Amino acid sequence: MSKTPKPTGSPAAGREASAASSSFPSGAEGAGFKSGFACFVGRPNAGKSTLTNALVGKKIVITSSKPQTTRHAVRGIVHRPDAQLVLVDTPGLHKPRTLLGERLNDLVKTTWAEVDVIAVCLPASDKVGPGDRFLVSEAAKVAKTPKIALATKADLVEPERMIEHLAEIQALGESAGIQWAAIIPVSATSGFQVELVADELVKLLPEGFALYPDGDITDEPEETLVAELIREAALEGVRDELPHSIAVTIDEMGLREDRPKDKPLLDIYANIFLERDSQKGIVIGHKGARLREVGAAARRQIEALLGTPVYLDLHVKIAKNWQTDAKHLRKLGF
Ligand SMILES: Nc1nc2c(ncn2[C@@H]2O[C@H](COP(=O)(O)OP(=O)(O)OP(=O)(O)O)[C@@H](O)[C@H]2O)c(=O)[nH]1
Repeated sequence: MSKTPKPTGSPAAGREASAASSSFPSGAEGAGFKSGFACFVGRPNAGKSTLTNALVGKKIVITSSKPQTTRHAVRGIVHRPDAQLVLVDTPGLHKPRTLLGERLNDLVKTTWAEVDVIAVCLPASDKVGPGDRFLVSEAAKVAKTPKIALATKADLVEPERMIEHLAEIQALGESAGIQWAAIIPVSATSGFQVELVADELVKLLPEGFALYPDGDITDEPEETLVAELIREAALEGVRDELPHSIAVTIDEMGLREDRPKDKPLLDIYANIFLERDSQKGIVIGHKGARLREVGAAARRQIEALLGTPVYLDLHVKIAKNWQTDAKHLRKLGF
């Protein structure tokens, strides 16, 4: 991953930083080059992260069969000869029950107001439901931003169901007062129409220079990505109520000194925070067996992402009721 200084923060901040440094000319830009931000929205499990990864072509956003595992507005960057598309992946909008829930919803709305196009993901495997209606009515309030609808997980349904789903999406738009710029069936896992989604998103971007240096795939700090991969590994196969109680922080991350140049080793010291003592057993397992599995799985993913062998040191800690405690939330990066 490139170490070039990059604009950070919100999409707007990225654009300002780009304007200030008169962009990062890649050589391929010319008249008609487009650049801008798009975000995927949709109920939990709608396939937003998987689609982001499919578009970017490398695993940078965690995916999980558990809902609401994406906490950070991680961006993937799609570099094309005609455009640069910056993808913002937001958590699902949901009824807030805790302070963390409220902050996540605020984050979602702030993002929506700043992007160039909103892509609403509606999985074809599920009927359009009250959750989708709530989300689409909220999206309709961001009236100026163009919106496209994606019928995700197209590989899971027969053509008859897809036709019915597309009609439901059309009706959903009409009842919320949204004119979809496009409605596209897509499968992130089979690759069906992934390119078409990129084309349609790019059409809705303004003309402009590239916002990020060529080759960058995300502007998230590596530590954040690493923490997300550890959290993903820790969530694998645990009880349904646990996901909301897990947070991961990185104490230290750096290349070990005195290693031969061709044999680098990245040391990572990380903490897995839980809310209650009773959750420790679930994460650590009998004689630490599960924690070792979590560490091994996370290490494989981190090595694949960063291309460096990794030594991973994991500690499980308790931060009582961190989701409802503002001080803890700040410490854990929310
Ligand atoms: N068959 C099939 N499964 C998919 C597709 N896209 C995503 N999935 C699966 O659906 C589940 C949820 O996908 P995610 O990409 O994590 O969904 P998300 O919308 O980012 O979820 P949250 O982070 O909870 O908001 C995972 O098990 C994916 O493997 C697809 O195109 N086809």
